[in-house]
Amino acid sequence: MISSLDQPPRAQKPKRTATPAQPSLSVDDIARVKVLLPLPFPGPLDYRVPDDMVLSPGEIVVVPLGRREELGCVWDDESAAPPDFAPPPARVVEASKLRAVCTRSDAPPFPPGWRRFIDWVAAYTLAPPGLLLATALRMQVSPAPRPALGWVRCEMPPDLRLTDSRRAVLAQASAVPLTTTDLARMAGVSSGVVRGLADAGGLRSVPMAPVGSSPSPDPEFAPPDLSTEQTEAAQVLVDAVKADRFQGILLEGVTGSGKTEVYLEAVAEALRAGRQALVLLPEIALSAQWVDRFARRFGTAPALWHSDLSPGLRRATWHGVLSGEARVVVGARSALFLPFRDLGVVVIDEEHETAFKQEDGFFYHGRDMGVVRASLSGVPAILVSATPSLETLANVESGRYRHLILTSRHGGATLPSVTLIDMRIDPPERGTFLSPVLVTAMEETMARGEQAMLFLNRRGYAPLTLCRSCGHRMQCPNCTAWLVEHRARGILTCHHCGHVEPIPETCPSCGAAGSLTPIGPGIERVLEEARARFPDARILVMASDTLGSPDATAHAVHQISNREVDLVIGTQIVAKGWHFPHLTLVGVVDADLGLGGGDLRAAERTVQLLHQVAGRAGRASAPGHVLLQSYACDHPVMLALASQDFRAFMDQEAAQRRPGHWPPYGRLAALIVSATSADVADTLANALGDAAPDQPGIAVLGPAPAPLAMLRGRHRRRLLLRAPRNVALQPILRAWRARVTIPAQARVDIDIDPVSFL
Ligand SMILES: Nc1ncnc2c1ncn2[C@@H]1O[C@H](COP(=O)(O)OP(=O)(O)OP(=O)(O)O)[C@@H](O)[C@H]1O
Ligand SMILES: [Zn+2]
Repeated sequence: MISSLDQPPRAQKPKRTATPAQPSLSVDDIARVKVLLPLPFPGPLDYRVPDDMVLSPGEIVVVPLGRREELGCVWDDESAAPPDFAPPPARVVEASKLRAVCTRSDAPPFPPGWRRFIDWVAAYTLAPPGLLLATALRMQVSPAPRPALGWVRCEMPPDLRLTDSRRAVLAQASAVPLTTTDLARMAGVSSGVVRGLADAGGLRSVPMAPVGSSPSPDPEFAPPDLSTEQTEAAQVLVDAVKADRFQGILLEGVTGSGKTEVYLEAVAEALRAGRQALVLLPEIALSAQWVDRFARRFGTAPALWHSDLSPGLRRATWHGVLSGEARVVVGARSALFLPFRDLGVVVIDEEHETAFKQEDGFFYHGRDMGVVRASLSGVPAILVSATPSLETLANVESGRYRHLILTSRHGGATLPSVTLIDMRIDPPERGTFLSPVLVTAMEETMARGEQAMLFLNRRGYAPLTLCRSCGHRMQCPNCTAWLVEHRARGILTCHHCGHVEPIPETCPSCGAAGSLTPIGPGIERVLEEARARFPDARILVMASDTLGSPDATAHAVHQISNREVDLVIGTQIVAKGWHFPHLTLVGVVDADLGLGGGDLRAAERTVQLLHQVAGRAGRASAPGHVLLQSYACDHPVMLALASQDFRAFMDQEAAQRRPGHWPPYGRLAALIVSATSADVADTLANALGDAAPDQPGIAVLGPAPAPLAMLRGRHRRRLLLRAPRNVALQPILRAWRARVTIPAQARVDIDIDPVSFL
C-alpha cells in the first residue's frame, strides 16, 4: 500500500501556464531528448533533436527504432518516482550514436501530472512505463470522433403501438438529444425498448452535441440542505480543495449517512475553481444511481469512464478530459490514467473495496494509486467508506490522513438491528437453505408491503457437483477449481477460465446414471427455494452474470425503488452503495462463506462486505433488520457484526498483524510463476527460491503451489516476500528477478501489495 510509504510522493504543483519549449541540451552540446516508446523497455530512449526542431516534454514524435519508425512521447529528463524505488538511471548513449527524431506530431501533448503519474506507477509496480503509455498514445493521436447520434421526439406514426414502457420513454424524450442508454435509464426501461420505439418511428436521431459543449455541471444548481454534522465535514473538504495542496482525508460515516452528498461539495468546489474532479467507484455497475444523484445536484451528467464504453465515446471522453471540457469524471480504476488537464480533487468511494485492485496482467491498487495521483497533482484525496480498510485506518492513526466521521443516518433513519441466526439451533429443513427464523421474518416483511433481500456471494445453482455412487467431483480441466452448475442454462462452468460443459447424464468416472448431485447453494438454488416458499412474491435476481451492463443494472435498481419487486436475491453486487428506501429486511444466507481460505484479510473483508449488505436495510423511515445465518456465531467476525463495534474489531485485527510485519505494518510482494508445463514452473520457482534475497528482516515464503495451482491451463507457483515498512521492495525485487533467467515458456508476475493470494 502506497499510502503508507514513509516518504510520500513529493507533490509538484502542475504548471498552470504553458511553459516555453526547452530542448534539453546535454554537455556534449547536442540537443538530446528522452522519448518513451509504447514498448516493454525499462525506460525512455535517448534521441537527437534535429536543428530545426523544438521539443517539449509531453509532445508526440515519430522516431526511428531499428528498421522501423515508432510513435513515442517526449519524456522528462528525470523520473518522477522517488529515489528509493525509482529504476536505476540508464547508461548515457554517446552523442555520435544517437539517432534523430523524425517528426513532431500535431497531437496535443500529455500533461505533466499525467507523465509523473506514469513514471511513478511504473516504478512502484515494476511495470515497463512504455506499456502504460501504449493505450494512451493510441487515444492521443486519434482525433476526437464525430458526435454520436442521440434521440429526440418526433411526430408519431399513426399506427405506432404504445406500451407502458414506450410511453415512459416518450415522457422523457424531448428536443434535446439523449443517448439510448440515458433515455432508457431515465425512463426506467431497457435499451431494447428505446431501440424498438425508434425502429417503429417513435423517435428521431440527430447528432449529439460533442462532450464539453453540453452544459458544464453547475455547482450552484441544487445545493443540498446539509445537517450540522454533514456541513462540518463538507466544510473541511471544501477548504481542502481551496488549499490546493495534497492531503489525504478519510470520510467515514455509517451507511446512509450521506457521505456522497458531503463529498459532492468538494467536487462543487473544484468546479467553482474551474478545475476537474475525478471520482473512482469500485464497480461501474454502481454508476447509474450515482450519475442520477450527480445530475440532481449539478444539473447535468458527469463524464463516465469504464471498459464498457463504445470506442467513439471513449475517444470523445479522453479528448474532453485532456481539453478540460469534461469537468467531472466518474469511473472505474482505469480512469486514473486519463490525461486530466487540471485536476482539483480525487475521490475514492468505497475505498475498502478489493475490486480496486487490478490483477490482470498489470497489477496495481486503484485506491493507492488514486492517492498517488492526487499527491502528484498536489490536490486532496478523499477516501470514503462506512468500513474503512485497515490500511487507511493505519494512515489515520499515524497522522498522515485526516479523519472525518458522520455518526448518524440522514433524515433520522436508524441503523438496522443485526441478529445472528445460529444454524446449529435453528437449522433449515433438509434440502433447503433458509432457516425457519429467516423465512418467518421474510413473510412478515413482505406482508407489511416492505421489501426483503437475500444475499449469497455465490453465482449459479451449486458450487460443487458430486457423484453419489463413486464420490467423483466435477472439476475444471484447466483450473484447480470445481465446476459450478448454472441450472437455468443447463451447464457446468468454471468461474476462473469460463470453461463450459453440459451437465452430464451419467457420472464421467463410474458411469452411474442420475447420480450427480448438486452440493451447497448458489443464488439460483436460493431463488428456487424462495419461489417455492413465496409463490406470489415478485422476485428479482441481481448478480453480475444476470445484470450484464450498467444499463440492465439501472433498470433493476429502478424496479426496486419503484416497488415493483418484493424480494431481491443477489450476490456481492447488492452489497454496494445502493439506496433502496423500501427495503427493510436483509438476510445473509451464508455469513461464514468468506472466512475460509486462510487469506490475510478474510476476516476484515467479511466484516466489510456483510456490514455493507446490512447497510442496505432501513434507510428511510421504516426500521431495518438484518439476519445473519451462521454456523460460527462466536467467531469474532460475527460478534463484531452483531455488536456493530468495528473499531474494536479493527483494533484486534491490527494487534494480530502488527507483530509479524503483515500489512499495513509491513510490506508484501508476491511472485507468481506460471508455465504451461508443471516441470518448467517448478524449475523456475525453485531457481527463484534459491536466488531469494538474504537480508536481515526480509522473509521469503515459498515457493509453493498456488491455491489455484492450475489456472487457464497454466501451472502456477507462488513466492511471497515480506519486509518491514521502512524497506522499499522494488530494488530488492529488481535485483532478485535479474539473478534468474526466465525461460520463454514461463512468466513471472510481480504483485506488489497483493490482495489476492490465489
Ligand atoms: N443533506 C441531505 N439532504 C437530502 N438528502 C440527503 C442528505 N444527506 C443524505 N441524503 C440522502 O440520503 C440517502 C443516503 O445517503 P448516501 O447514499 O449518500 O449515504 P452513504 O453514506 O453514501 O451510504 P452508503 O455507505 O450506504 O453508501 C441518499 O438518498 C441521499 O440522497
Ligand atoms: Zn477453469
